[in-house]
Amino acid sequence: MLRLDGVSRLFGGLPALDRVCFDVARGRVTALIGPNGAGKSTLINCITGVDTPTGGTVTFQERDITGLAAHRVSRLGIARTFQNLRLFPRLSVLDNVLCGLSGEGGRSMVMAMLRLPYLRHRERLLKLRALEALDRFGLADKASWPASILAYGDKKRVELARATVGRPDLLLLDEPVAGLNSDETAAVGEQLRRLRAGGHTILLVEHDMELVMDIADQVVVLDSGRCIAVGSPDEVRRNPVVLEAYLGQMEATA
Ligand SMILES: Nc1ncnc2c1ncn2[C@@H]1O[C@H](COP(=O)(O)OP(=O)(O)OP(=O)(O)O)[C@@H](O)[C@H]1O
Repeated sequence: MLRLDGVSRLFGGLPALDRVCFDVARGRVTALIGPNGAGKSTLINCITGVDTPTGGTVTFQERDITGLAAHRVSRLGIARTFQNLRLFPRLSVLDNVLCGLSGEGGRSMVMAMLRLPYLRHRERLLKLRALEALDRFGLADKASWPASILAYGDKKRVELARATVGRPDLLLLDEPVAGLNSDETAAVGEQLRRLRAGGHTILLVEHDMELVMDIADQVVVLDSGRCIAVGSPDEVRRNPVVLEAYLGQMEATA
């Protein structure tokens, strides 16, 4: 579904990504792991049009999307969550989730002012879908709350509800359990398993190895911008090059 072919990104002449190649298969969970500074977020940004690769190509459903603007990438069916939460704090939880359907409103300013019955009906349907998404993440009872007053774990789940409400073809999750306690991590893990069972294609960036090894079909390992391993969780776990990369980081921070 998604193919990265020789994707590079230089910052001031230094490679944050160095000719990265791998495929994300439809209906599977691909996890992207690697030590801090390996280039994971840069890669997600290059896929979603937040950043532009300096080399290589990104192909999504047979279409070259290299360098396409973020709003156009999102219209093609790629949704994401962010490592640092990006909710609108003053909007209600429901309105935050509705933002994930903004491409489906299908109304012009004139149509909105006319308040046509068709539009009112459409708005009701979109609200219903947003409520269903909140319900899937156990948040329907907080739909009218301002997003700012939610606990951190709930905010993470609102991001997931917003990213999934439009049923994107590809879901990119940037550290969905970072900062969560063990109960919250288990709950999000369960929700990710359900998304996977529902046929979602997911590219998951995550440092929580237990979660990655449990949920991923394929693991891609980045180190210093290079892809050093691609394989099943078991293959990657036993790969000496991967162990070396993580050991090297532990020694550097010891
Ligand atoms: N805008 C930028 N300007 C210059 N260097 C950058 C920029 N963004 C990222 N980098 C550098 O690119 C490299 C990869 O960073 P990136 O944030 O993609 O790593 P990461 O694997 O996501 O790390 P972490 O796990 O800590 O989030 C790092 O050396 C970082 O300093």
